Order: sequence, then structure tokens, then C-alpha cells
Amino acid sequence: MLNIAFIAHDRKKDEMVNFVIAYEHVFKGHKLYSTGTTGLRIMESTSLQITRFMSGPLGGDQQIGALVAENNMDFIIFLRDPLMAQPHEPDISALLRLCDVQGIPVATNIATAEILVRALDRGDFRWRDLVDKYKPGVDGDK
Ligand SMILES: O=C(CO)COP(=O)(O)O
Repeated sequence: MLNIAFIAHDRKKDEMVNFVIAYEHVFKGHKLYSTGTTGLRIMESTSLQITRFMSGPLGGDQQIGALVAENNMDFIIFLRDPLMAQPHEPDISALLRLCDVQGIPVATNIATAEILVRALDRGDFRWRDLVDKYKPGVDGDK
């Protein structure tokens, strides 16, 4: 069972909901997290249980980032809006940076999300093994 997070900006929320509906059978075996509104939208349309954090602009990205920093997050689908500036852009950049620090797969568009979820469904690519192998030390990669 993996820890998976869903995050979508407003103009990407319909896309996210449709995607999660399509792969509900895959996600239902995992522990799910989300930012506030994204999770609400998904739960309204599926039977999935999701631990929801604050809305993104109020700190939800940072809360999910804290799980990434502790290496307690395995996979993030973050459908960003590439055509609209976000007031909390520093939080978004910080989350993506932490994913790179820890080697966490983060899909920022639907095609990447599709490829990762299909790999997850097949169970033939254990990226957790890679993440753990290259995990930085306590004081980073100095
Ligand atoms: O803003 C977000 C991510 O940066 C998403 O937050 P919501 O899911 O609360 O809309």
C-alpha cells in the first residue's frame, strides 16, 4: 500500500476527478491524501476515503510537502494550471523541490499520471525500491 496525494488547481479539477474515477479501482488499495478542495471534489464523485489537508493557498501544499520531507509520501499527482499564476507559487515550488530531494514521482500532467498509475496497477515497477536506494542522508548529499 502506497501513500498517494492528489492536488489540482481549479481549472484542472474536472480533469483530476475524471481521472480518479477512471482509476478508482487502482487507488482504492492505497492510503490517499489531498489538498482541501481537490479531495472534496474527488470524494463527492467516488467512494474513496481521502485524508484532506488545508486548501493549497492556505498551506495544503506545504502540509503534503512535510510528508514528502519525512519520506512518507510515495506518489503525487499534481495537476498544475500552467496558464494561470497562483498566489502561493512559492509553496508549489517548494513541494516540487522536495519531491526531487526525495526522488518521489510527481505527475504534473494527465499523460504522466496515466503512465504512472498504469505502472502502479501492473505492479511490475517498484519505484519505492529506487527511492529508498537513492535516499539522501540526514545531512543531504554533501
Ligand atoms: O491550490 C492548490 C494546490 O497548489 C490546490 O488546493 P485545493 O485542492 O484546496 O484547491
